[in-house]
Amino acid sequence: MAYEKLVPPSEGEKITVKDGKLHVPDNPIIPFIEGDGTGPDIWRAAKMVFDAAVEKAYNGKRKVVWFEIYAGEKANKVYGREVWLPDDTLEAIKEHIIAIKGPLTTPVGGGIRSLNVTLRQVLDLYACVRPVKYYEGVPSPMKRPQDVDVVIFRENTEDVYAGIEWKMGSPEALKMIDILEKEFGFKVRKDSGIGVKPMSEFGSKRLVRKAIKYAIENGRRSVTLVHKGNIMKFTEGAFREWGYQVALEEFREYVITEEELTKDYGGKQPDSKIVIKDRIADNMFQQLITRPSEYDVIATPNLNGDYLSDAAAALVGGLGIAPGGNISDFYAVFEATHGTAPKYAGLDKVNPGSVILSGVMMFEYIGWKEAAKLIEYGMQETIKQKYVTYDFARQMEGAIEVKTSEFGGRIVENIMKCDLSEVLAVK
Ligand SMILES: NC(=O)C1=CN([C@@H]2O[C@H](COP(=O)(O)OP(=O)(O)OC[C@H]3O[C@@H](n4cnc5c(N)ncnc54)[C@H](OP(=O)(O)O)[C@@H]3O)[C@@H](O)[C@H]2O)C=CC1
Ligand SMILES: O=C(O)CCC(=O)C(=O)O
Ligand SMILES: [Mg+2]
Repeated sequence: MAYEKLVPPSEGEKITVKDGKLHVPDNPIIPFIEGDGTGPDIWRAAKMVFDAAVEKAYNGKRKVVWFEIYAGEKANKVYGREVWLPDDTLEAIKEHIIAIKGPLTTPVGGGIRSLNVTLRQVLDLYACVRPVKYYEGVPSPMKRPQDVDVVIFRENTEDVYAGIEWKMGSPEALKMIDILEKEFGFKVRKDSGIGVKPMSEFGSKRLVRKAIKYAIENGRRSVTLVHKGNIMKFTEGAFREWGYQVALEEFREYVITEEELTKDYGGKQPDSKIVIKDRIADNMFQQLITRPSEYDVIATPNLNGDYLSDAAAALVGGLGIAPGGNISDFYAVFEATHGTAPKYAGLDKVNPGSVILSGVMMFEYIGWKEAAKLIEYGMQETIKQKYVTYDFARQMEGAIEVKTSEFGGRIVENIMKCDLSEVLAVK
């Protein structure tokens, strides 16, 4: 593929998909987008940690060859004004299968549509997977933060993120209001903006399918369908129904419903079965705080998942330590849950933990489990040493507040001086 501006690295090989499997060479080329705002600061720290972990784990036998690609403000600089998401970038991700990115800015109330959402839609990265768990020593408002261990599967291509909306007073909005009244009998105020919330059986089912498969493969105990189906019956309510259909029609031998658990098993969950349950979204938000140990894998539509993943992260240290991956059947773009945190841009201040842990997800995804383990170890040690960025320092007693780069540097030190076999032996 001839790129317009990108210069692919002269070394390294591409990750490929063959016979339904990912093939990862020892020197994979992995494209990255630095991101806007605090993106460059956190990416610098994260890259340093990734390279150290790979070096320590494989002693030169494996190495990531990083390939910079552009989106957001940096794309404007490289490609010229108003080019936010160049074709080069999409092509490079398609060609290399896996990528990692920093956050990208989206203006509120006008201007360009979200580049993050566009990437997910164009590449059909249909599941946004956001694990939320406790690391020892992390500041938390919870009494027992160690009970929080959920993996949120958020539908990533539909719902109100489809971008079907019209401004108040526009001919399109007025026409829609007219159609709603004349053809369907709904009265909508003329000074309304109009948005559409499409949620399909296909999109909902494939998301729930992925969540249940994950639960089976990772020995998880339950999958909770989170929806607002009491109010939005044919979108959120249908999501719930489709979710149960997938569970019972495709995974019957692995699952029982919550109702069956009570009726047929006297409330005692057999080790071999995953419980499928559902919760209305507002209730879910409070239960995740009051009864976190009852929740494990969560599958939910786009908007609920967006809100829930930030809220869940706040229970175990906040957005500075909240990783994620946008994943399709093979393509995957890993990224933090948080945004560009613009007030801290260029200050070398924010926590790079979310991108670093997104890297852990990425290394696990490509099967480099040793590197993933080392990164988690290095970060856990650094937090235990109370050598942390401002977000943790302001909530921890006796903490040493350090810069983004210093936090990354200490993780590297901890990785480099650890006993590799001891770290890898820990379950
Ligand atoms: N995937 C993506 O690229 C995403 C992009 N965005 C975009 O980012 C921009 C800013 O969005 P905003 O709503 O302010 O949300 P942000 O997630 O950027 O920031 C909200 C707050 O979260 C805390 N925070 C965020 N990142 C970190 C970090 N690395 N370390 C420590 N604390 C952190 C800060 O809290 P405090 O003020 O308490 O220090 C910050 O003010 C918008 O343009 C939005 O569209 C938003 C979400 C995801
Ligand atoms: O795209 C954006 O600007 C925000 C996206 C977001 O909040 C998310 O993915 O969690
Ligand atoms: Mg969000």
